Amino acid sequence: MDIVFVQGLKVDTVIGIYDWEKKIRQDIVLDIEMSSDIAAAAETDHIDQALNYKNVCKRVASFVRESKFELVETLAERICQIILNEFNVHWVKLKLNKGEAITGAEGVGVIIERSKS
Ligand SMILES: Nc1nc2c(c(=O)[nH]1)N=C([C@H](O)[C@@H](O)CO)CN2
Repeated sequence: MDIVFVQGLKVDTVIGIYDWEKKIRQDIVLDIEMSSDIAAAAETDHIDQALNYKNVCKRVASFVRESKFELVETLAERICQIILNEFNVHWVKLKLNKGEAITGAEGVGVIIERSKS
C-alpha cells in the first residue's frame, strides 16, 4: 500500500473541556497518513492522477479553524470522516497533537486509524 502523508500541519481552533479553553484559540498539530495508489500519478507525472495533499490540507485546515469541540477525540474522528468521504482515500491514520496543553508533557492527543466501510 502506498501512502501520501502530511506532517506537522499546525492549525488554530477552539478546543477543550474547560470554560477558559472555550474563550481562546489553541494550536493543534496534525500528522496524516492516507492510502493512495501512486502508480497512475507516477506513470503520467500528472497531478490529476494524484491524491493532492495541498487540497487535503486546505480542506482539513478550513474545517479545523471553524470547528469548536471539547475533546480531541471528536475533532480527530471528524477529520478522518472528511478525508474518507471527500477524497479517494480508503484508509487514514491521524495523529492529533494538542501540544503543551499539559504542563510537563511535550504533547498530548490521540492517534486513530479509520477505513472506508
Ligand atoms: N482523552 C482526553 N483527555 C483530555 C482532553 C481530551 O480532549 N481528551 N482534554 C483535556 C483538556 O481540555 C486539556 O487539554 C486542557 O487542560 C483534558 N483531558
